[in-house]
Amino acid sequence: MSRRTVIRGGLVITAADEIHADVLIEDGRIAALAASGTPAAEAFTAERTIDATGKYVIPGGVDGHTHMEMPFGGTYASDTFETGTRAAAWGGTTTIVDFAIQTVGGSLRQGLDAWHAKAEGNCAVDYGFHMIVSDVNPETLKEMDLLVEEGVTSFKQFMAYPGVFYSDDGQILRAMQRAAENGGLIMMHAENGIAIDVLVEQALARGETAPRYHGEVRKALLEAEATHRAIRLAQVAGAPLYVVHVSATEAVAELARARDDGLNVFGETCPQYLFLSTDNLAEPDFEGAKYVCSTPLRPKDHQARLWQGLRTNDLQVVSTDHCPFCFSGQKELGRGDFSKIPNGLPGVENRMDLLHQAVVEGRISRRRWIEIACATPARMFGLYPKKGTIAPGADADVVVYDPRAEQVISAETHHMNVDYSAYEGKRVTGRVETVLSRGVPVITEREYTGHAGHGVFTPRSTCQYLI
Ligand SMILES: NC(=O)NCCC(=O)O
Ligand SMILES: [Zn+2]
Ligand SMILES: [Zn+2]
Repeated sequence: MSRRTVIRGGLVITAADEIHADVLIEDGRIAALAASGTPAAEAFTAERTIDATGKYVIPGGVDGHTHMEMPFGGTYASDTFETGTRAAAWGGTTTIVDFAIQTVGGSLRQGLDAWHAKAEGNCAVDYGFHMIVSDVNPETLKEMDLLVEEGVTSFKQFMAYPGVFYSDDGQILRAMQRAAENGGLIMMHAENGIAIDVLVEQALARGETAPRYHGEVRKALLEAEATHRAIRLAQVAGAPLYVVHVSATEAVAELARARDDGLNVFGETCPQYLFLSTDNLAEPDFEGAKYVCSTPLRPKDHQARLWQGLRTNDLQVVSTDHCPFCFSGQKELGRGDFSKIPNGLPGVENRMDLLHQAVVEGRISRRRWIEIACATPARMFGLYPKKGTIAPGADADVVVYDPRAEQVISAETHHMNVDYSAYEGKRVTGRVETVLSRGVPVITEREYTGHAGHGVFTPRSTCQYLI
């Protein structure tokens, strides 16, 4: 039976437009938009009406970088697909793309099947998968083609973490060459992990064990060097490249230069690099462990270049790299040895609000907010225009956002399954009020009305963002 909803009187914001319009939703999709108050809008009839007067009506966020239940350093990221996608919904994100993992000696198929099993029937919002390629061999390369055909069209490789996820330059080049043929997008964790491991060993030998040394050994120059190398390898292979979690000024410069040369090179940064810094890593009493992630937080002066990159499109996407570990019992594994602190920060619930705060502070425009958090990640990962916009035919993944509500971010009130907030006490203006996922209300006036199993696996096409 067809079920219609109309959202009336809000300011509809997409990457392209801002328009006071009513939005008609039918059978889970956007059916029509019409300027509010016009006869065309008055003619919309529906079983459910949502009053968005004074509110923004925006596409659901697309978070292209999450790690639910990710194994790391002898433990697992503390959000399951159930808790993590529920928290995503609370934060106005209606699609996540998580990372399935190939283990060394295992196949891509085994890794992908394991991640399907974790997610299926458990998600509150829709999800897709990237594939982490940890073992490049002739079989893996063939499997990459099959995954692209079934909608897993992006592959993450690591220049960091020797002995775990690490690929050497030859393995990276081979995977890139394959991606150039099959249309896949290589996503790169760009840090020189071999050099970093030497610096880790030397720091620990000097007795430098506190969390802040994590930031000191993972040097910006080693992020920039790896970024440069990844760009050149991709250029040789003729493949596009997406560099994940860019944190350093020097790495942005490498991306900017490559883009000026006309290369299909893209960069993602994350809220933690825009809002947090090495000051957090240096917090006393081991509190700095809460902020251990890789690439690491940088000194505050790197933030300006990241914001500039987002304005100039040297950086195209803000994802969260949501990979939460509780302080108690998980981050604590690294007391006395920073290299044993599980890497990752929580944030899937906070991204849309933090970026809206950047709008409030005049750093980016409203349309750029939607572009970097919804439309471009959808295009980058082959989900557009099903996701990432509000237009006839698109999935009705819609957020009614109150741009004037004040909130204080806190672990006391967040919904992520983690015992601290990286943004504890931060005041932001703006708050998610209602969230529809394919037309179904999953958050209704700040009540959770969704359920595990509503979210479905969403196959993706190849990258739609090539120059
Ligand atoms: N970023 C991080 O520290 N943890 C998640 C794994 C990764 O993205 O490298
Ligand atoms: Zn990474
Ligand atoms: Zn990650």
